[in-house]
Amino acid sequence: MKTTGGSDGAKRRAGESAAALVEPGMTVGLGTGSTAAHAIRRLGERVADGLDIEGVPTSFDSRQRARDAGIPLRALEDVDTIDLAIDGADQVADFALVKGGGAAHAREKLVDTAAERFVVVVDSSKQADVLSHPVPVEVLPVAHSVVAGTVRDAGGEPSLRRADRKDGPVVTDNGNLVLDCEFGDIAEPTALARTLSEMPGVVEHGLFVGSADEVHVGTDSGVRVLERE
Ligand SMILES: O=C[C@H](O)[C@H](O)[C@H](O)COP(=O)(O)O
Repeated sequence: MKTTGGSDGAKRRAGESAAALVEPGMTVGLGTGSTAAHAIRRLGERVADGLDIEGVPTSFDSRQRARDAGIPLRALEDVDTIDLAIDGADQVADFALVKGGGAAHAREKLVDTAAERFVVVVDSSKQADVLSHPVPVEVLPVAHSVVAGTVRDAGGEPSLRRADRKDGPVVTDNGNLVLDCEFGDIAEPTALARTLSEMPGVVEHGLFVGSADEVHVGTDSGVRVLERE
């Protein structure tokens, strides 16, 4: 798993703070990444102490972590309600997010958007006034060149994500490729999200606008909770 952002202690505090919101009987969306991993681990401890929940993983990685932690799981296709989703982000500005640093954003968006309550867990290095992080765009493999051109036409600079430990590109859990698209400051995330969604060949992009209800920001000394009004 890639690790970016601030200290592991800050990530742990954010993840554990969100895990404390989970109540008996809930169906819980389990996010991907190094911060959500702390929530999964903590939930596993609570399950061992008798908490009765079911988890819905957002990726191969979160499924493995949840299994290792002993959390009972349900597949996304078998679930019609998700009470609470806990997930990380690569950048947060005013409850808008960039996600997908681990290439899991397509399933994450399904789970996080379907949840009654979506709680974001980050360390304070992820907070910004304006989003500027490159936006991961998952594309059909045959479409990567065409979408790269369309992204350039929309003012972005795409770059095909390469794998660290393999020759060639990163392949997502869905068998697709990822273009990391640099747009500079994203002054209007809603408009950019719509533009990316409308591009033929795009499976899903990592701009999450309007779905986050709370952000738990881990710091070196505690957790700041931001709630959307
Ligand atoms: O695809 C991965 C996800 O969107 C992650 O939630 C995001 O990249 C944040 O990960 P981390 O908590 O490891 O920085």
